[in-house]
Amino acid sequence: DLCRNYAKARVIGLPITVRFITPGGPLWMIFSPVVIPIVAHLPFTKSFITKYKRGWESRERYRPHEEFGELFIICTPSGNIIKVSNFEVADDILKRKDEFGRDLEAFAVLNIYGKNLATTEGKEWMRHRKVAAVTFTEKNAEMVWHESLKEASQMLEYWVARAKKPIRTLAQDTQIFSLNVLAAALFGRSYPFEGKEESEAKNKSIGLDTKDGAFGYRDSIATILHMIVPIMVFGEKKLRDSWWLPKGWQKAGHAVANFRDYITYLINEERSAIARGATSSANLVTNLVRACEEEDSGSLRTEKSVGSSAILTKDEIISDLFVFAFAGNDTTALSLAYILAELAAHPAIQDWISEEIHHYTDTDDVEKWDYATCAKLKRCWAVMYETLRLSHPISQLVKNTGAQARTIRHQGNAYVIPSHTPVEINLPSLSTMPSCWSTDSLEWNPKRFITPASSFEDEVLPSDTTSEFYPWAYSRLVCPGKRFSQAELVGALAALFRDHRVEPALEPGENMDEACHRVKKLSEDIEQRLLSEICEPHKIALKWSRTTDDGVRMEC
Ligand code: HEM
Repeated sequence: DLCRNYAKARVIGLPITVRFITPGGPLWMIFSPVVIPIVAHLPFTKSFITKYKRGWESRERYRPHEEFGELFIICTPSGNIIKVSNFEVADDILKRKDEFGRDLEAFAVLNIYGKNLATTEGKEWMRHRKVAAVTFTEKNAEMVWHESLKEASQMLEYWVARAKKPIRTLAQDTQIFSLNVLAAALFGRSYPFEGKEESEAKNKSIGLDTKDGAFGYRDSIATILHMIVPIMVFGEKKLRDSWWLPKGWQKAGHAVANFRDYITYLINEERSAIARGATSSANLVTNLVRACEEEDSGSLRTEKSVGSSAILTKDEIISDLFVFAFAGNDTTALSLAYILAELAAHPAIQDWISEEIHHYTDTDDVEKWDYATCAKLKRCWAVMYETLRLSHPISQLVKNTGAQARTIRHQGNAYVIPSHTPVEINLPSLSTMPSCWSTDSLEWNPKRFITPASSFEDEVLPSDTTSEFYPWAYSRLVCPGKRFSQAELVGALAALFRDHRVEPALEPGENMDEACHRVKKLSEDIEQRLLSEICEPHKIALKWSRTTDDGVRMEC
């Protein structure tokens, strides 16, 4: 197969690099986290790891394109993949939506509950998209802002209370933070932040039935996200019924059923509220159900009803809500982990954003910070932009030529890309190319996004979408959760850094500069699991402290 694919790649005429293992194959997705650490202990394997450890695009950033060119082909046993790191070509591909459609195979993993917004195309996708557009409202973003402030304050309290013992649970804690914000936005239910160890211990001591309500939801969705590949490979029923599979895998099968039951219950509740003419608090479930009901004046579409109606079936609603939970949880949790690790390595930037947060907030009571504050915190936005520029959780915008060959033009040449070929727009390369981002493009420096001025009000921040920077994609494909994630991340930064600072815990014999350098390296060493994430977050040990009014750190 590799030889056949190589022959096909040669016909295209772009530079080729060969991989003997398909990077996105399900088996490599499952086994590479086990194989790579073993191989890493063997001599002469650096080049193997550079190429085969998943997420090489995020780790290597623009460098592979410097070696092979702005467009090149990765030839693998299961097919060829075109990598793109040129703004004009990327824009052309994104604009030719009907020619370069979704790579449905790459997204099939999200079909646990059936097809949804992320796994459909054409008219079917437009039906989902239309409903999603009215589901994510500015009101919802406002609620996310308030919830994020509350959750981040509680997370901070938890971290500060444990300040004597460095925090090594950055990745788990940002997951819990993000799950709780999602629970509020999806279901309108607010839960206190509890660190992983505390919540497990408490559940055990009070014998909490984790199938109940929010904790059931929270545990179910966390389990599903963690086990999504085995769920895709074996399916819900097999996982549940196969006694010979590991316990964790069986649990994943039950989690899929729990989430479905919980959402079905909420949909039914909302439908009866609508039937009674009752209003309910606006959240993603109620918005979505109401959007469908309005389209259909009173009844959900059934599996049998066909036609070009914009409404969704109950199963499609469940599947869309799952995708919102999937797309909305890890993306923001991973981004927040990147942000906090980078900030820990850059104390001066913490002071820089803190000044701004103080300027716009006159009390430390986060409940009093209105939603309008979010847009004013330009330096916090710059921190978010800069982190996504260097470490993006999605990393590749994956398209596919579909049923026909398509032509791509680059530097006066035309390249015919065969049918059914994935074409990947390489965000980590586009957002670090020195030709666009200058020679310090691999440095994390949020100030690059701010044009300084004599007052905070006059500082200028570029829009979240330009022709050279689009972390939330753009036009028809723009992320529907863009405002949601912005309110969540900026809210977290505001609550955490107004009066507190974070620093790396020192390893024996290390000074603070060395520790910052080590944490910076760790935070930018990325591995792709389902999304791109910090490879070894447990190695990042952090300490939080409160500052006095004049910015001096106090021991907690
Ligand atoms: C830092 C956080 C986030 C980033 C950087 C981000 C980025 C993106 C990008 C680049 C896409 C387009 C992917 C593609 O075309 O291949 C996308 C799609 C999507 N995002 Fe986000 N996202 C974030 C957070 C969220 C949140 C919080 C939600 C929901 C609560 C969400 C829901 C979605 C959904 C449902 C899609 C698929 C849309 C469609 O297929 O039409 N995202 N996101």
